[in-house]
Amino acid sequence: MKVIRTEIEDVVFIEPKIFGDIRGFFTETYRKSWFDEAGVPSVFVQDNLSRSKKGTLRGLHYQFRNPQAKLVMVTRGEVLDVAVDIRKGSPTFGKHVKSVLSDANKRMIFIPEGFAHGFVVLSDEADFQYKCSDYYDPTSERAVYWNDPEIGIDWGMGDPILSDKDKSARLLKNVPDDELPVYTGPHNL
Ligand SMILES: Cc1cn([C@H]2C[C@H](O)[C@@H](COP(=O)(O)OP(=O)(O)O[C@H]3O[C@H](C)C(=O)[C@H](O)[C@H]3O)O2)c(=O)[nH]c1=O
Repeated sequence: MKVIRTEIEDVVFIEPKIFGDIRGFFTETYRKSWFDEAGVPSVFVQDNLSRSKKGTLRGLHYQFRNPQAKLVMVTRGEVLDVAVDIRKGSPTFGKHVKSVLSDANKRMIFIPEGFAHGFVVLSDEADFQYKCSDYYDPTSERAVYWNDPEIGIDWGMGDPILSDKDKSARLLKNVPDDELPVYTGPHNL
């Protein structure tokens, strides 16, 4: 398994080892020891799967209470995945990491607590599977506007399919201070 650092400390790509043979392939998609050895707590308590059609954009979402770290992968199709650092006090506040995740590249991205997360679907359909380090808490789930000019994400498309919630999401500058996660210093991933 290979860990690839990104321009934001604590956000890393994980490329698992793929064992291909005449039947197909096998790969390990999670080991707690990967994170223990890196000193990053990674007790995941919830697995999610969503299926979306081409042009769907889900995000940018986060939970300000019970923040969720996520280990994300695409098991069918291809997406552009984006994690935005919205941790108050972070040296990379407002910065984002983008990556194409697909069933072809089997790349995973580890997104620590305190990031707004979203993706847009590039293939006809995409199955998006991810682990969360805390339970879904609809009372503290918030959305930041996908096309916030101060975040400046180039999604590669201008008119995505959005939920009503995402259509009416706030700009990051309009999120009240007490609804932003707090930076707790770098992990040593
Ligand atoms: C997230 C979630 C949703 N739900 C229910 C609530 C709604 O009735 C339905 C669809 O929820 P939503 O439209 O919020 O789903 P997404 O737009 O895919 O939300 C996710 O999008 C981005 C990419 C994320 O990283 C988050 O995990 C999450 O916010 O599933 C649950 O029952 N449990 C859950 O954990």
